[in-house]
Amino acid sequence: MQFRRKKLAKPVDSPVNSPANSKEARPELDARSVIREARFTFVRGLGWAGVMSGFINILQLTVPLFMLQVHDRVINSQSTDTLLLLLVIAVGAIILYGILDFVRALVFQEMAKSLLRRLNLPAISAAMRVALEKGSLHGTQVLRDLSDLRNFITGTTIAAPLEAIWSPIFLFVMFALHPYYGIAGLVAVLTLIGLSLLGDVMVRQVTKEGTDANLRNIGDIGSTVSNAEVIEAMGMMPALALRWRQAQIHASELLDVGNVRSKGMYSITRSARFGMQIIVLAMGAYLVIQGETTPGAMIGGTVIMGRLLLPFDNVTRDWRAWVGAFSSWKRIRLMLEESQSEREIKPTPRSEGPLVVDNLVYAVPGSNVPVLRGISFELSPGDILGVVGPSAAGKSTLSRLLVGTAKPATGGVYLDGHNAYLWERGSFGDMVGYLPQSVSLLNGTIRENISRMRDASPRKVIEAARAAGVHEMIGRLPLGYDTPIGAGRHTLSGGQQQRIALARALYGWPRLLVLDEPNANLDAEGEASLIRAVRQAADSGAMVVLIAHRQSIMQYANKLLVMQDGRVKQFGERTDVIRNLSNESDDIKSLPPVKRKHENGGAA
Ligand SMILES: Nc1ncnc2c1ncn2[C@@H]1O[C@H](COP(=O)(O)OP(=O)(O)OP(=O)(O)O)[C@@H](O)[C@H]1O
Repeated sequence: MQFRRKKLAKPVDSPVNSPANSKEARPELDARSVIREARFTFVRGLGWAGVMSGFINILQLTVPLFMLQVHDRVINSQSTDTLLLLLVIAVGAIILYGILDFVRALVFQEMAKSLLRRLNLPAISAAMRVALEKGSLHGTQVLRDLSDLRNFITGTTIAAPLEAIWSPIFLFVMFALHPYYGIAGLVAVLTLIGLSLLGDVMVRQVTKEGTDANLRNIGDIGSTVSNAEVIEAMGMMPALALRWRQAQIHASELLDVGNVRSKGMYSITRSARFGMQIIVLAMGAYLVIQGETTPGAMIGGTVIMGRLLLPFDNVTRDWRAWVGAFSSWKRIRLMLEESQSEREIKPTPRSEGPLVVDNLVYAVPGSNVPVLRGISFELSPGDILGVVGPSAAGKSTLSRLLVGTAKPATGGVYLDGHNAYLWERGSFGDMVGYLPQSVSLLNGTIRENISRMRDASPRKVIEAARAAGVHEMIGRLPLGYDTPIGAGRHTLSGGQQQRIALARALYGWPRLLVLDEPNANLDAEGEASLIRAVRQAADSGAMVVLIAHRQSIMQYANKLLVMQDGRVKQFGERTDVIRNLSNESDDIKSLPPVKRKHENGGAA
């Protein structure tokens, strides 16, 4: 239980047993056990809160019983001592009620906290995997769902059904007052349950459809907003607004139908409750006239009836919140199940061995047409591989498979004999540097971006920046390494961003460096730095894979892989490949002559 804010711990650079590699920071847990644990936490929390609700319900009888006793005992006996005693007992019971109500709220809060602690990392990690396959917006919904679930559990709506299940206590007291009260209470409860079920049938489906349509719409708008510059520059806004409007109208119509039905059912339920309270009061008056019960019992019975029916009233009112929470949980659960990670959980030590790509086949999920059709080749430490081929030959797809972000259909990528896709991501990432075709820097400072968002030593960051040839450029920025960069910030030019991303790829001297179009935005100076970095990495024993349309840097490769239609057209020593293909391909003919003799004897 916590009343004060805690200070956040900073993440630190990670040797294998550092906090960044601790169990909590490693989200690759088995989805089934995460779901099981989350369910257990939820059920256990509800169990505790349910037991407390029982006591709270009993204590809610304080007011009607006090009224009954004052009316029947104190007024008749005129005894102030009895009144005082009853008052003391009632005040004690009310204080206890307040305490239990507060403790129940804390139980809900603890439950939300522990649920989120279990779900947060696995859900976000699952969202990342889904984003890799289906695009980033499919992933972000899970964050909203987690937040909605938390708000639901810590809000006021969750308690109503827990109180409703204790209605037998009130019914028992009503039967004790008079069997007619009991029967009236039972009929009233069954009527309200019937109305609640009817409300569920009328509201659930349409609310779900409306919420799904709304989420799709928010996703569409989100993806468009990230392209705001293009939209603004080419005046695409009116056309987009028209599309959104249609989708928005459809979603709000569905949500409105659900809302109107829900409100309508709530009004009916409420009226039914008040109506039944009046009937019970009238019935009580009749019983008093007949001498079958006392006026105190009449008043007490009416108040108890109100208490008995209130939770059912609230259940009908809050039903949409329950439907929403269940939908959120279902989406989180499905995402966890769908993206069940087959990857290893334990870190694997750094590899020093070769890279073997063995009969690698890849098809985009949901498609039968392979993008890569049986790629095989091998690299040794110190090799620089140039990958060339026409557009859509599968070069970038190959780079994604090399760094283990896409799953092979058959075959595989093996680093020192170990499957790159299955490798635990933290330790794999420590050995790999990746510069994707479209550079994406994260929100943070230049220092944080280069150090891969760790709290790294300045020496290592500067080392990577120097290797990428950006140290001086960073030094000229007003805040140097502390300059904030990231999505939507126009602090850096395209070439500068590419070079910072290169420094991030070089950070920690990876064993495998995969650079997809690394010179696309570079000027002559930038390209010279890139070449220096690639050679330095290879000289230190790294294997470098270079994908580039601008062939100038290919002269530094000692091996060449020529791809076409997802297949290997040629692979081998650079000079051999050029000789074999010199009559066939303009691409290859345009390759510049070999510039260096590689240490491992590759290039001649
Ligand atoms: N996620 C995806 N969904 C659908 N198709 C895909 C996906 N990823 C790759 N492809 C398809 O795979 C083929 C190869 O794409 P890839 O980006 O690997 O080519 P490339 O050789 O890198 O091309 P370029 O030189 O133009 O960058 C293309 O036909 C592309 O449409």
